[in-house]
Amino acid sequence: MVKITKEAALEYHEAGRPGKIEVVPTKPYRTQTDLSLAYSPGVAYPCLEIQDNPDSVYKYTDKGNLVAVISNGTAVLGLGDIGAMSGKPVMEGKGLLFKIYGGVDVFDIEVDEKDPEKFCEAVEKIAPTFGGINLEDIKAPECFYIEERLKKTLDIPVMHDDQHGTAIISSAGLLNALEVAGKKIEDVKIVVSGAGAAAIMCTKLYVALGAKLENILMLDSKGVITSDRPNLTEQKKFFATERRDAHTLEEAMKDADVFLGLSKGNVVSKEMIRSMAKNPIVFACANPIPEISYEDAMDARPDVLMSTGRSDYPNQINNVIGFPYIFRGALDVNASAINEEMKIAAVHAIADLAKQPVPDVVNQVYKVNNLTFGPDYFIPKPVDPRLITEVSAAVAKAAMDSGVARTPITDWDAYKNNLRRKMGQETNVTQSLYETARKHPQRVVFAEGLHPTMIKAAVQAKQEGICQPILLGNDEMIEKKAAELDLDLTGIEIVNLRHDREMARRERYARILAEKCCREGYNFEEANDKMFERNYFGMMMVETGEADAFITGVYTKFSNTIKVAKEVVGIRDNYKHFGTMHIVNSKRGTYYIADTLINRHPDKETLKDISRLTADAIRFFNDEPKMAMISYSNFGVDKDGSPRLMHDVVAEMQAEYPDLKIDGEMSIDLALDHERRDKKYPFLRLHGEVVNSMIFTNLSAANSAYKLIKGFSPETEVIGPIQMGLKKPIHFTDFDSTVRDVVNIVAVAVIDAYVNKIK
Ligand SMILES: NC(=O)C1=CN([C@@H]2O[C@H](COP(=O)(O)OP(=O)(O)OC[C@H]3O[C@@H](n4cnc5c(N)ncnc54)[C@H](OP(=O)(O)O)[C@@H]3O)[C@@H](O)[C@H]2O)C=CC1
Ligand SMILES: CC(=O)C(=O)O
Ligand SMILES: [Mg+2]
Repeated sequence: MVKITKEAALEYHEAGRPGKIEVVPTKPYRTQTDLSLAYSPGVAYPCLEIQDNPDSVYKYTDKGNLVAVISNGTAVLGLGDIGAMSGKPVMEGKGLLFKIYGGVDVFDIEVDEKDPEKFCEAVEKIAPTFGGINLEDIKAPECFYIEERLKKTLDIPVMHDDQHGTAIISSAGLLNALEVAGKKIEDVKIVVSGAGAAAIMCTKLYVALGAKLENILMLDSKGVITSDRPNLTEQKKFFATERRDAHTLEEAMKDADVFLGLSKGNVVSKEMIRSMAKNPIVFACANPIPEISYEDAMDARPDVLMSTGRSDYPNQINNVIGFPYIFRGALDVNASAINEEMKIAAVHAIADLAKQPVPDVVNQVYKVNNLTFGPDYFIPKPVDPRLITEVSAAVAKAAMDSGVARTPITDWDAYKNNLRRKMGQETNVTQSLYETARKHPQRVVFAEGLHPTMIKAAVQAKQEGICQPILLGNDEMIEKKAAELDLDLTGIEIVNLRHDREMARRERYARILAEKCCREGYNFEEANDKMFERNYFGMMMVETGEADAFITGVYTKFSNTIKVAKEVVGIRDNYKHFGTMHIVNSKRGTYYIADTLINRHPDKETLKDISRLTADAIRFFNDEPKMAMISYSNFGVDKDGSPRLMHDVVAEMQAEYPDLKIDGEMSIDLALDHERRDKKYPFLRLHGEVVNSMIFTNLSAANSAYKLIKGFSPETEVIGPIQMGLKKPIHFTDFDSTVRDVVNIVAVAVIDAYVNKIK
């Protein structure tokens, strides 16, 4: 666990630009025209449109994606009434989380006003700016009045997140923890420490989900809330108990099944945890210091199902798992409110997600490889990329079903795809790859069948419906590894190529290879020996049509794979070389870069083959090749070395392919700036064209180019290496490939195999 120190936290907030958020323009602003459109005089037109038709504000402004996080600083985390301005770091933090998890823009607004009436008036006056209002860290009981009034007076979603966000997450956690503990909500005895904004609403939702009022004991700063206490607020009265045998937390905790803490740090002792019933559920959610630390609770007894509000321990119960997606869903249907139906839909969507297999990206962030539903994982992690699609869609649908949606969604697949794209989880290219592969799933051999990345990729590719995986390797070991990783191999074939039962197949493959390569010094015995190697055996499966595509490369060196591929399947007719391309999906656009992996020092003929293969591959992805041949100088300025080489390649390519948009040699900056290129070199075949492909003079340059882009902008998606030029779909990943990278290449291999079949 990372220990967070005061120094580190202050340094984080101060470093670079103070604070955590900034405003970023979304329209061009560099030219005089852009500025006249963005501001006066052009801006007057949308103003007048909105005056005529108020709903068009959603069309011409950011209102529909803009949420106000508003606080008066009276209950900031568990720090209490620290004042509006002191709460600003929390509100900025929510702005950051809204943006990174939900793609929602936020203005944080700190209102220095404790009087509920005046506070509401201030919010009502600024509400036209926003598509939604997230009230935050406002103390009870004022928060209940404030939210109720604003819900009535405003026609946009208003939600006090400490009440409802917390209630949604902790209810999802409770349903799942009860399942793990083998208990029923209607039977469990619940102790709630705290009777403020969060505690009251969480407990109300527990009751709505089936908990019995008579099984609940609630405490505030004065102890157990009993009905004979004077001056109880309306909310506290609802939970006041007649039971007189428990007045203190210590007494209340005895034999309790569930403890929910939304009060203050360190109010629970180890003894109290020990006095609870079997498999106790302890949600110690006070921030930043929980009611009891994770370590102490786990030390008190081993059967505790423990959650805190902190991100540095398992089972974080924090409203961050809800608010970005609840507002996302509400905004996307232009909802007039966030109602009970939408909240319950969010509870179930979150609870269900924790039971699904965890995507690799989540395991990577937490540096584990087997997060599975159980005592240490019954709430999805905040970084889970599926939260946005599952929770937002559930909320949006519930808004529609309950009649508060003003703009219904009709195509849910398109909606979810759009969300993934918006969050940079999937780009157009990846999406269309998967969609195409899914239409024609093929049999793909995973040569390194025992490697965890390959097993996970095979399972994921199978779940995605893009292929029928075949894992090569010792079946017992693969099954053992899959069990360790908690992966389900149903529908995945395992071929143990060294087993006696594969002898006949090895011999058959050996005969075919020996015959094919008889003039290259091969005989049957040698070929038969080779069939004990994954590369030979697996590629022979593809060569004989017993599989459709082959994939390797997470730990096997390319040099060996390349040699075997040339022998077993060979290079395409009319070519002497093959190579690889990477697709780079950046904010600027999609670029195809070659040769990134195979030919270290290509000569003229190799570069011509790479260029032709790249042009073909670009067409394969339904794009038109617009190719720049990259060097460090432009159009004959330098007459030696690599510029000369590229110069000659371009001359011959242009002569042989009069319609191909290819030109060079040119420097990379010129390739990327077509306006400067057109002005300075009007004679180019690429005149007026935005280049989408770059061929480099050698492997170091091409390989560094795509890695440099990825390094500078990690959000850029890189797909590759994509093999071009072998006769059959033999594809490579590389040593650093993630599961996602491998599945991307599987999708390419599947399409490649399909296209090969129908040619
Ligand atoms: N993990 C999460 O997602 C979230 C966590 N929280 C945390 O919950 C806590 C409360 O927040 P919130 O509801 O917004 O604040 P409120 O100010 O509205 O409520 C605080 C409540 O805690 C009670 N309290 C204070 N001291 C004690 C004590 N020693 N024993 C029992 N109860 C006590 C107060 O009692 P009284 O009524 O007598 O004053 C009050 O009812 C904070 O620590 C906050 O960080 C809040 C929201 C989300
Ligand atoms: C998480 C949160 O909202 C709080 O602690 O107040
Ligand atoms: Mg809060």
